[in-house]
Amino acid sequence: MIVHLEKRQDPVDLVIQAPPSKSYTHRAFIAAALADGESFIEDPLIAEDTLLTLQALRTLGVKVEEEEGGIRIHGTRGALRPGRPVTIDLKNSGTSMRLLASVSLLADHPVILTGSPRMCERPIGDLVEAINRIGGTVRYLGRPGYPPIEVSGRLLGGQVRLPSGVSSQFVTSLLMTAPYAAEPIEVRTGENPVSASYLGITTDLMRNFGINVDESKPGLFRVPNTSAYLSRRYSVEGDYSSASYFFGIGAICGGEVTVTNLKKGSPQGDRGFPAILEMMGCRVQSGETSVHLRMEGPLSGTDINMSSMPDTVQTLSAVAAFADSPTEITGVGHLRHKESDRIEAIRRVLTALGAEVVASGDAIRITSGRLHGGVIDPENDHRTAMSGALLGLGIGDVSILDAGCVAKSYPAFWDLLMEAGLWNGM
Ligand SMILES: O=C(O)C1=C[C@@H](OP(=O)(O)O)[C@@H](O)[C@H](O)C1
Ligand SMILES: C=C(OP(=O)(O)O)C(=O)O
Repeated sequence: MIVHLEKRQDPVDLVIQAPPSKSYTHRAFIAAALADGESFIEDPLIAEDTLLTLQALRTLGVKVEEEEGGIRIHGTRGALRPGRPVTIDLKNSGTSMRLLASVSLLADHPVILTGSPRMCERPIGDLVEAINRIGGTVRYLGRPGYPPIEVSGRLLGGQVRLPSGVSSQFVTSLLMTAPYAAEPIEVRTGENPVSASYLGITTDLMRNFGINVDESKPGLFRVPNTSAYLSRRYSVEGDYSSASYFFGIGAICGGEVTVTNLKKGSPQGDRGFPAILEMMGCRVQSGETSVHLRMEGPLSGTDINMSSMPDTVQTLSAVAAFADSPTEITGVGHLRHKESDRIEAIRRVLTALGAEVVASGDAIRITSGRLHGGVIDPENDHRTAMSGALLGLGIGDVSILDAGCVAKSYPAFWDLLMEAGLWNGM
């Protein structure tokens, strides 16, 4: 599917309901599958990645029923019984791969986890070492340090140190499985772990399912092993990362954007995205369940560390291309390990459309230029495609190839743009 976008001439006036959170949905499915009893996950994100986690849980022997308004999951009390060795293809979903690596230790047979060619280039070595230290036996079936992996062994527990420069998903993986360890698990991260906000999502979700992770010492997580997750009815909150594309459209095109279904005080790091746009010249008002952005004047650049907001770096980079002064984004070296090397993707896409991008170390500097239309190949990275929409609406004559790749996290994205009159469907 190719999406061709023309420049938006008039200010926008949008009201959009944020889709359910991808991160919370993955975690809720897993907690419910390991819980003691039956849970109902209300309004989960139904997208490629979250369905991969759900299907994987089914393969691991969990009974799952799709119902009106949500998913019913019959908890296993942490005893997964696939009944035979299984191979699970997690395609392009890093969260599924990393979180299920530890969960697979709870299975009664060896579990092979594999994925797309890109997944087999996304590192998992630090997590594998950690799992092997707490009782697992994880083997690499391809290149050491990367999927595919075969997981067997037993979750014994103990103390483990996890380097913190590649992905927060490694820590989340251990924490979410830890209630079922023979001994309590203590995870020590280094200083300033990347994507730290996602650990807040993890501990929040675990608390909601009855497990209180002790975070009283900075950089140390202690998980009790005294009870299973409690089964419950759980409603998934909206996704601030997905909302960022609409805030970005408001910042670039001018006008007003309201995104509903966004929880005030959410641990999601991308809750901070509208505040960055505020520093660049937008006006932002947050309510209990929605965020309103208004833009009238010119955009100015900003300096911002986005270590804890990796999924909105591409959105901000697109906005930065329209600012009258440069934007410097720091703390984002870990973006090289995502669905694509996102530092390189930002450089490639923005320079092809006339902006100036300098990438060095863990920083990107973006300066506007003589912007012009062109073709964006997202190379199967949903966030490159969605942030490409912002570029198209701001510049005009921009085509986005393979635009269907947004199905990974936001299948309704292009339909919403069409309904809002921002795309004519061609
Ligand atoms: O735990 C999660 O739900 C996620 C953590 C982040 O990854 P890293 O921790 O690898 O940066 C984020 O980019 C990803 O989309 C979702
Ligand atoms: C990095 C992402 O997801 P994952 O790591 O789950 O593939 C993302 O959604 O931007």
